[in-house]
Amino acid sequence: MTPAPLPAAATVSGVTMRFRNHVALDDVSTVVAQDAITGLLGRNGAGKTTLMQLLTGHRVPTSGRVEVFGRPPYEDDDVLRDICFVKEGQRYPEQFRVKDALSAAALVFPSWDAELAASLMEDFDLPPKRPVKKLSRGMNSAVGIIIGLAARAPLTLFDEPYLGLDAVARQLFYDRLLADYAEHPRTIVLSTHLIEEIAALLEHVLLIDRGRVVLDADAESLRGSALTVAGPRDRVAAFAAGHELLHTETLGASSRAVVRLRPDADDDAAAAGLSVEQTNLQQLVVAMSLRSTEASTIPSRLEELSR
Ligand SMILES: Nc1ncnc2c1ncn2[C@@H]1O[C@H](COP(=O)(O)OP(=O)(O)OP(=O)(O)O)[C@@H](O)[C@H]1O
Repeated sequence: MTPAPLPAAATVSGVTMRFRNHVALDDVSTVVAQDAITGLLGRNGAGKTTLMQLLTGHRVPTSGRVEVFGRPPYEDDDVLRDICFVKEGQRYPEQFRVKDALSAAALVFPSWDAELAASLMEDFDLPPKRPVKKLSRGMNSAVGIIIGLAARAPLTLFDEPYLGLDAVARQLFYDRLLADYAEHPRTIVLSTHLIEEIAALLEHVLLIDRGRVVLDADAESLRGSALTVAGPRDRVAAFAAGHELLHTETLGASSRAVVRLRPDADDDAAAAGLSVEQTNLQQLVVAMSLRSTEASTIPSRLEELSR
């Protein structure tokens, strides 16, 4: 049985965002599920930050409509109070110390949890009196992460928040995010290129490529939905023909293909004499992004595969 869709925290309907001659988002429609963690994925320049800027009222779309909690977010203080946007490489006023940045955030966000902020400061080993301009890159990112978590905003967006953060600090972020989210469910959108690191956190995946949505699915349905098969070229081609071919590489008489399985298909790649590997989220995202880039060549690639 298909689960009932979650209510929407935000809806994006037919949104195009144009910068002079460049189309950053092209007729994008999606729903940001309420009280879920959505991964916003895509290659450099795909349009992730632009989408976040629209959701947070930092920009107005060229056309289409954005609603957050049922209303357009631009210049609407009631909606904006419910949104926390942690930007990549966030800057703070020159004269601020770490504790000033947190005190300022405490004034802005109605659900600010000072205890959580203090415990995160310890976790990330941040000296409260150090001027923010003297922080290392990773420490600066940690300030943003602390604000994003302690704000407990109903809609929290983290735009690639890890600049300079080491692996231990990133793991701390994931752990604290999950623990606090479990106790205080809210809507979280997280953009990242470190897909495998966050795959287990995600409940929904939105993949954008060159301004267009290429995948918008709940994470559970994606698990186990794709395979990488390898073997003789004709057998790979025969198997791929019954599914959705995302990406293929051919070397002499052998091929390797990433395929998205058709839900109703009952053929078995192993029985067809192919080597089979489960495709993880990162591999799926890479294959789908490459397919989008190579879209026009895919039919001929299938032909090429079967020759
Ligand atoms: N103010 C602007 N003026 C002109 N072009 C812009 C502007 N802002 C963004 N763009 C362009 O829009 C496209 C999408 O940019 P965006 O920052 O949304 O990508 P992104 O997916 O966040 O990329 P990254 O992963 O590299 O951060 C890019 O081609 C970018 O150059």
